[in-house]
Amino acid sequence: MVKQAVKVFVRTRPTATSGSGIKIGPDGQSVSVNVPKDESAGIINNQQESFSFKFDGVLENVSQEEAYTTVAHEVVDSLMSGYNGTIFCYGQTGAGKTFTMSGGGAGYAHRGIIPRALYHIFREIDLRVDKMYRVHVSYLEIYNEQLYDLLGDTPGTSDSLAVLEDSNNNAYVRGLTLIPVSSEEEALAQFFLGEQGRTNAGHVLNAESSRSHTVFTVHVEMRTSEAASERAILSKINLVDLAGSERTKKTNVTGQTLKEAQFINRSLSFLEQTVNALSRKDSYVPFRQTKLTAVLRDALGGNCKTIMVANIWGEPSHTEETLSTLRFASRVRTLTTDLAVNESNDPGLLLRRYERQIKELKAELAMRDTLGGRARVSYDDLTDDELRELHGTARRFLQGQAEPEELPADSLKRVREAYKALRAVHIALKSEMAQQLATLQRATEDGAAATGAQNPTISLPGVGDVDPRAAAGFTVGQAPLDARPPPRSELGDHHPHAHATASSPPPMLKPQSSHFTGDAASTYGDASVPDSPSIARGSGAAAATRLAGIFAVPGDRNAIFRRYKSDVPEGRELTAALKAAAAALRETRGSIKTLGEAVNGAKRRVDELSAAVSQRRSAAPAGGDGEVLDSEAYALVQELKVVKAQYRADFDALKVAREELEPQIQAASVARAALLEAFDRWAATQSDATLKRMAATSRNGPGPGDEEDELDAGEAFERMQLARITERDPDSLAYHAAMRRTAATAHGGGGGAVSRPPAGAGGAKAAAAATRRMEATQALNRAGVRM
Ligand SMILES: Nc1ncnc2c1ncn2[C@@H]1O[C@H](COP(=O)(O)OP(=O)(O)OP(=O)(O)O)[C@@H](O)[C@H]1O
Repeated sequence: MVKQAVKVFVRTRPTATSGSGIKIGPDGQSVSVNVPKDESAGIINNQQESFSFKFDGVLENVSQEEAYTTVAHEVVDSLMSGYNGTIFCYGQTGAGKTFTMSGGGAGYAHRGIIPRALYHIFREIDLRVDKMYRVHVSYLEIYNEQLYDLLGDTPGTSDSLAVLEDSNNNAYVRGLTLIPVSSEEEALAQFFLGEQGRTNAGHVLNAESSRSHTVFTVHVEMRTSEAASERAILSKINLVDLAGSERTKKTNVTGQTLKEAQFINRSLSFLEQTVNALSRKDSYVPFRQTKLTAVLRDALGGNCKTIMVANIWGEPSHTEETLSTLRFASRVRTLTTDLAVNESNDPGLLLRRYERQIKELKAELAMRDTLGGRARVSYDDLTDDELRELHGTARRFLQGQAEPEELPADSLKRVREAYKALRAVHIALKSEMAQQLATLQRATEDGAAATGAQNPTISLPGVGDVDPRAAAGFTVGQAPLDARPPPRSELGDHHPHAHATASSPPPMLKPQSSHFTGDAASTYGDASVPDSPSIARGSGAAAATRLAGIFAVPGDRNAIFRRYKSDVPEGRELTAALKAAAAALRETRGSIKTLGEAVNGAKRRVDELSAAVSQRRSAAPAGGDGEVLDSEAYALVQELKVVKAQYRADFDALKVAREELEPQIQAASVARAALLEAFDRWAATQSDATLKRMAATSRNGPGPGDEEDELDAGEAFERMQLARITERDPDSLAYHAAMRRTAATAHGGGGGAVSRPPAGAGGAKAAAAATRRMEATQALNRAGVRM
């Protein structure tokens, strides 16, 4: 956490009246206010005449662009690096808060901090191609201590909205609509839409007055485009336009307007108390006293980079309000916040990443097995049927009816399972033996020895027939192989398959030739050709063992494999399928490579051109908003447009190609697995002599290339950066387009209209706003105030 002082800038509204009594110091940071002596207090009075304040900057007669650069640029840059920010405008009615935050109605050059921040944010997103961003906007209005969702589908009310704290003690508004936006134009359209809703609630005291506080928030989620993309950095910026305070006595308001003023003054007064408490480092800070302070909690003392703009209106008649604003601003300047990047791990994405890693590792193991000449080893959990088979083998092994080679030893997982099976079967056999002995003892004791000696058969439920030799104490009851599944106690309740249903796939314990070594071939003999081409249970291990002997000569397996692919019809067919899959994959990878290079090249050019355009703009004569470009700059902008369009097209094509890649990788690995499995199956049906002959003739001969090995070439592309670029015009196009869309919505929709109706312009919210406006108008009429 970094301690951060809240910065305060003063902005003056230009005034035609001379003698305002406000002086800006030459350092551009200090303001002094001269208060004329109150004559009514008599000749001798102690009234102070001059008050001086120091701030981080004073903006007098500055353009909107300069105001943005001074006040907001740095906070928005921080936002893009993961830090929260808040900029709030405070000041008396008519001092220029809305002008500063939203802008004047006079057009593009007069747009305020919010539209400029949206431009800035999306330009940064365009430039940072190595990051992926998701942006949402929300627009909250606090009117008469009620919360309104200006972007909600249904009119937001205080009932559905509440200011809460998340697990990191950050304030958030539960129920507030967050609209996803993917471009400056979309974000601006939402902003304008919310403004329409707000406008209905405002402008009642006079043409320039907002009667509510508004908080436009841009929520940014940033991820790196690399594999670690489940780590997201979340940040947001609150752009706050506070309602103006005014003295109710001054305007003689009554009724609804008086009520509004009281709510405004109450919330601003608590804002002041909150700032005072924080400034004094009180143990109790009245954040919860009003909705405004609850919403601004982070901005005033939490994890946030905070900027205050103190708007003042230097008319002599407003000196009291000016002083009050500057005093408050000075106290705000004593505050500090604790700044930290907000990181969050997306559990869903983490899980997906681990699943992907496991899949990749399995694929890698399979590849190693293939390259090492081992038959394919399964690294998956054993199925119920495989476990049952294993337990049968373990039982036969312990009973001396199976060889050690029949127990799997091809992977650590299977070795462990074999040990577990041996232990479980051992325990089960011990208990069966104990039971049997007890039964025999009982039979002897009961005096049944005479009959029992002639016929010692004892039926043990569920175990099977007892070997007659049991009576002589040689062995125990032996169930026929597969006569029953292993009891749950043998499988172990902890095993993932212990509770699987009977609908599991049919058993097929795949032989794993690679772990069988030694003289297994001689044990089974060359003539042990299985009847069936499939490796039947029981004969599978034998076939695998036999093949291990044949494949013992290094390279033989691959040599036979090559012959299988070229000479055996099934092998040819499967190889052709694999080749087709590999070719499609290669082609896609090729286009990804080409498109990736094109995207990177276009990106570099976009960066160069953007820098050149900015340079031209900053070199342009001061005073304008950089709208008038010389011919060279104009040419640069035109080229930038073309390059960006190309960039976007290439990027879209790259995205499509990348989407095609995963299914193609899967298709290729399925084809490869099918080929390898078919080969194993086929090899098991061939005589040793045939296989050895094939190995001998193929060992040095040419063979078709092992395309399947090439499938993993070019894995570098898997890590190719995911660039997310939304093409934006560097000038005002987005702004005007958003304006047009919002206007289309306001006039009943049509093409290009913002899809969602404005919360404030339709339904109950609009009705409530209209009622408020009507009541207020009536109150003002009664008070004789002209609208
Ligand atoms: N710096 C400025 N330059 C030019 N015009 C300004 C400036 N500041 C304010 N104005 C003009 O003053 C008028 C009042 O400004 P604005 O509506 O922004 O005040 P406000 O503080 O938001 O008031 P309220 O609290 O009542 O909403 C507007 O017509 C606006 O265009």
